[in-house]
Amino acid sequence: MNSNAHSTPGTAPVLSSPGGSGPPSHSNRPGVLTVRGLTKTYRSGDIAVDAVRAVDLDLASGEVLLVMGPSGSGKTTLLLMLGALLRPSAGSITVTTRDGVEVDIAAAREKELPALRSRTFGFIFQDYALLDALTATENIAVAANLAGVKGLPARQRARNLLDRVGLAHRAAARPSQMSGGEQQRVAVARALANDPPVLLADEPTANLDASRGRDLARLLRQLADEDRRSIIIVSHDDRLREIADRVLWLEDGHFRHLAALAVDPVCRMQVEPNGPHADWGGQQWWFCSDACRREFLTQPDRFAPPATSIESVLPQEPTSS
Ligand SMILES: Nc1ncnc2c1ncn2[C@@H]1O[C@H](COP(=O)(O)OP(=O)(O)OP(=O)(O)O)[C@@H](O)[C@H]1O
Repeated sequence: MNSNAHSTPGTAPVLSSPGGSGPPSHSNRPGVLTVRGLTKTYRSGDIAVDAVRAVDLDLASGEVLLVMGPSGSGKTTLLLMLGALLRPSAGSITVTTRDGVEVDIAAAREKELPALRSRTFGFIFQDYALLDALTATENIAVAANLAGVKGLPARQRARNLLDRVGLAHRAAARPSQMSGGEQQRVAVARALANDPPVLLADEPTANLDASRGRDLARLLRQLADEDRRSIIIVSHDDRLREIADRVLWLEDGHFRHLAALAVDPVCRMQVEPNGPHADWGGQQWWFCSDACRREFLTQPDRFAPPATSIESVLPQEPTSS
């Protein structure tokens, strides 16, 4: 558990302002990523979808930022643009690369992007995206090769990284011989092969059970704390809030100012306090569905505490293009 986190287990962390107007939890640390007016409009014939609208964001060194939001709110689009995998329609993304150089990747030429990605980002995907023809070591060594490290040094780096994620004993295993949790750890090790200042993770725990999801979350926190790596996680997974320094809520393509949020005490989902609810123990409880409400009422003390947590959100005006 991160001592700097705004949250405590079981309660909602403060949903923070994305940019300079709120107090980022690592405001005393140097910035590694600055996003201004980031916009993506998908066009197909006469149809235009504004997936991300004029988003501003500052990320500090060593900070873990969790971006949550409903399906279709633009989370993956945002992450792909931040990682230079998708061209923005407008806006700037200024990153400090591994070599300490500041670059606006939104303005970079297409042919510069692979090198920029390699010097800046490590990617972690929901489905691990490992090559099954290769062993764990080889999967990581290939990523090191792409970052310019070849031969024995690449294999050595791969072994060190496997050791770092607690999988030295699985070095010769192929992905299909490993559990989901092990595969995701290999994927994390691979994401570190180019020693990136920023890790970008898209639903990294979606295919993991509760215990393995928590282990993975702890590992990410450790990487941020020990290496001062910055991590942006896009997820629906409430467990990740425990390791995040900030949680931002993306809706309709922009960071939304929510007056209040609650946590359903049964399923632990974040819910707006305007649906099914119940009074018990001198307070009001909010649920994602009538089913959760019914389950709660069969045995309320089983679910409390930590109870519903309604947290104010720092002022942030929604922006739209
Ligand atoms: N390639 C594309 N072409 C056209 N529209 C797209 C494309 N990719 C995404 N969209 C649209 O952009 C919006 C944002 O999609 P995005 O995948 O970024 O959302 P998301 O928050 O990641 O969703 P989920 O949580 O379901 O993964 C949605 O309306 C989606 O339909």
